[in-house]
Amino acid sequence: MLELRNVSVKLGGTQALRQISVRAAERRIAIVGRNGSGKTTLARVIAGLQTPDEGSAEIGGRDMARDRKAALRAVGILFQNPDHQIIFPTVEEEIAFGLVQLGRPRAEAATEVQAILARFGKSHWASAPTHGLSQGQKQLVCLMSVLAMQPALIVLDEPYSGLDIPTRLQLMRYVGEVEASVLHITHDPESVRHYDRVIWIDEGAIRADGPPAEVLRQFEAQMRLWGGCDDLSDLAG
Ligand SMILES: Nc1ncnc2c1ncn2[C@@H]1O[C@H](COP(=O)(O)OP(=O)(O)OP(=O)(O)O)[C@@H](O)[C@H]1O
Repeated sequence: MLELRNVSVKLGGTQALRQISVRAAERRIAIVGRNGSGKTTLARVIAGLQTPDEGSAEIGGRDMARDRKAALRAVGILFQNPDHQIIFPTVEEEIAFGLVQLGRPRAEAATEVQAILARFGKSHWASAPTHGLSQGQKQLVCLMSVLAMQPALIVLDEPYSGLDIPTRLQLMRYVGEVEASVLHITHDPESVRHYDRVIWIDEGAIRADGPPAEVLRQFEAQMRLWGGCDDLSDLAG
């Protein structure tokens, strides 16, 4: 159960989030919104990476900003650019890192790394240098790192946008099969039409929240309206 209570965040001079409240237990939730509307900030709050100025983000009753250990266990996050996420020179070290942070002894972590690599048919990647992988391969390493930690919630912040179609479809299929709940930030309504719930964030606040058919219809109509204008002065930031 994800519970956001009146979350507000100011970044520099920008009010990135305004009084966001969400109670969610659905397995597939999408977040849509324009560039600069606050989606990534919201993802960071949910993962405990950004402390709200006001309000709180809880998962299973644990405060994600105050309880870092619980946040690590509860939420895995995949960003758009895997280069912002990968820090270790080899694939096995990268995947093992999160497990060791969770307190697994190194030998146990190594066994779990082998298991997740085998599950994706990538055992031969174990000692591969991460810098030598393509974007799609790096994104798969990030996904395996997240899945190895078995979080209750996986937050996807546009992780597929730089990938070719087969790689995107493969990663989407992997994510579609996971048991964890998924909160997916996207600019692509098609990819989330089958989800349980869609939340539209606009200028840091919830503009609409409900079934995909209804929310996406409103969202797409508004996007087309704005897209028909030449004026970008309303673009947040
Ligand atoms: N570190 C920062 N310092 C100051 N302002 C920031 C910072 N990070 C984000 N912002 C501002 O906060 C607002 C929300 O940004 P955020 O990245 O959450 O939007 P987003 O919806 O994820 O955008 P996009 O779809 O372009 O990725 C924007 O106006 C942005 O300029």
